[in-house]
Amino acid sequence: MARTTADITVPDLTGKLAVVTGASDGMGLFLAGRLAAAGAEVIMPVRNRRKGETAIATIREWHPGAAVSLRDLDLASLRSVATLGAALRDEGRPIHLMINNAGVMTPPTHQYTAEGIELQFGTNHLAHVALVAHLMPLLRAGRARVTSQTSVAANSNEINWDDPTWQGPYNAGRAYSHSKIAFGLFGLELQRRSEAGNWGITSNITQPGIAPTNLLAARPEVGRTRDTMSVRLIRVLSRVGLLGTPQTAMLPALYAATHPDARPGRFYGPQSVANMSGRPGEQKLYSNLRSEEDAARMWDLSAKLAGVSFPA
Ligand SMILES: NC(=O)c1ccc[n+]([C@@H]2O[C@H](COP(=O)([O-])OP(=O)(O)OC[C@H]3O[C@@H](n4cnc5c(N)ncnc54)[C@H](O)[C@@H]3O)[C@@H](O)[C@H]2O)c1
Repeated sequence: MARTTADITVPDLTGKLAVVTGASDGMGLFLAGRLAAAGAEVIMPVRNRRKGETAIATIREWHPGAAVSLRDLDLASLRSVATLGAALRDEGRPIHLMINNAGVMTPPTHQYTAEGIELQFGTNHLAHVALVAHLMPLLRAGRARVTSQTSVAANSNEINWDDPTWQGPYNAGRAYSHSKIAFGLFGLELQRRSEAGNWGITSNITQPGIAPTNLLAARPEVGRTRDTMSVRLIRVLSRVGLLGTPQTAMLPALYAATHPDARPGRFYGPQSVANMSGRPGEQKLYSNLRSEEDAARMWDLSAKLAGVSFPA
């Protein structure tokens, strides 16, 4: 079957400063590459410098002269997030665009961040909440658009209000959904708070469909050494054009972060759940993301757990 290729036009981003998390691999690498190709200067905070250097070399091969640079960040440590925040505040440059893209999915064992918080909730959600809080003066100065990557997994399971950091009984799939519901609620609440408090930033959320990336693949560093049957199936479906690739799956985030038609407080994804065309569009909010009461509750809880505060 022929793959339908779809793409979007990215406006000229000359003079804009962007921050993209998780840009050493998968969708983040393509996101950073496309922003740089449009003229943005892109800061890529990475956990693994060696992989980061390779990513930079790849982007420069695609787009010679791309203005991309690395910073150190381990999202599994709130101290590391605070250190990056302080370093960027010291640099003092307004940020115009931020894509909260990094993530982990279903580690093979119950793992925790440096602060003892379940790894997926800590990495996918709390660390990004903290990063946004630490960067708030720069985001406000740049009247930034903040785009946060959730998942189709936010459409199943529910928030574990009884044990949000998963100290008790654990299910990795439920914890992944929990992290992505929490993060989706955060991205929507960020828009509401910014609007109410005149912070001058906007926020929207995205889901990329499904694409074979390291997120799903065998990853020895987290103790998984073989692709599961379902991962092999995803690879095959992607190859024949029935699921996305990293290049197409990142399009909703690219659209939400840059396109003049993308609106604050909205949810963008591929036009079909299977990401057959890869063309992004606005999506109906998953029921898990609709409650403003849940969003406000998660906001307060997350700020407390992350030890950060936001403007009034
Ligand atoms: N691939 C899919 O099918 C799919 C589906 C739904 C949602 N998503 C979401 O899309 C986003 C991008 O995922 P991807 O598929 O490109 O995966 P990926 O594994 O290729 O990339 C994830 C990135 O996050 C970074 N990261 C993970 N833990 C980190 C840490 N502790 N500190 C710093 N960086 C860290 C990784 O180094 C990597 O660069 C994730 O948020 C993921 O949850 C992916």
